[in-house]
Amino acid sequence: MQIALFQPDIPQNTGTILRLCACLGLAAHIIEPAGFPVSDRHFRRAGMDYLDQVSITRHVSWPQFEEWRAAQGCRLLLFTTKAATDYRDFRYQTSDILLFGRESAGVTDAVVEAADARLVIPIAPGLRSLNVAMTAAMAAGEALRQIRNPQG
Ligand SMILES: C[S@@+](CC[C@H](N)C(=O)[O-])C[C@H]1O[C@@H](n2cnc3c(N)ncnc32)[C@H](O)[C@@H]1O
Repeated sequence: MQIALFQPDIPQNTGTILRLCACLGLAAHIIEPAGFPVSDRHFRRAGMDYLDQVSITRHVSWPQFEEWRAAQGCRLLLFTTKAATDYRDFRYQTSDILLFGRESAGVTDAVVEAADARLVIPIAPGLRSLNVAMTAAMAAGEALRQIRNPQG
C-alpha cells in the first residue's frame, strides 16, 4: 500500500500525511508541481525529523508518475468527492496506490480518467469535503484493515 499526493499545496497537510506514512509504514509519492518546496532540505528545516522513517519519491510531473506506475503495474485508486463508490465497499490490494488531490482544486480530468477506481468517503449532505490529511488517514485505515483482516 502506497500513498500519492497530486500537486499538494498546503505543506502542513503534506507533513501530516508523511508522518502518517512513517507511522503506518507506507511509502509516499509526491506528484509535482507542489505549492511549496518539497526537497528533503526544506522538509527537514520544517522540523520533520521522522522523515528518515518514510520513503518519499518525488515525481516531477503527472506523466512521469504514470510512466513509473506503468512499470510497477500498481492500481491507482483516486479518492474524490465526485465518486459513486463508497470507499468501504472497495476491495483493496497490497500493491494499490491511494491517490489524493490538491487542496485547492482536486485533480485534473486526465487523472480521473487514469484512475482504476474512484472512491468517496461519504460525508453529510451540503458539506464540501474533508481535509486531505483526514481523508488519507481514513482511507489508509480502511485499506490496511481489509488487507490485514481479509475476512473482516
Ligand atoms: C479539500 S479536497 C479538494 C476539494 C476540491 N475543491 C475538489 O473539487 O476536489 C482535497 C482532496 O481530499 C480528498 N477528499 C476530501 N474529501 C473527500 C471525500 N469525502 N471523499 C474522498 N476524497 C476526499 C480528495 O482527494 C480531494 O482531492
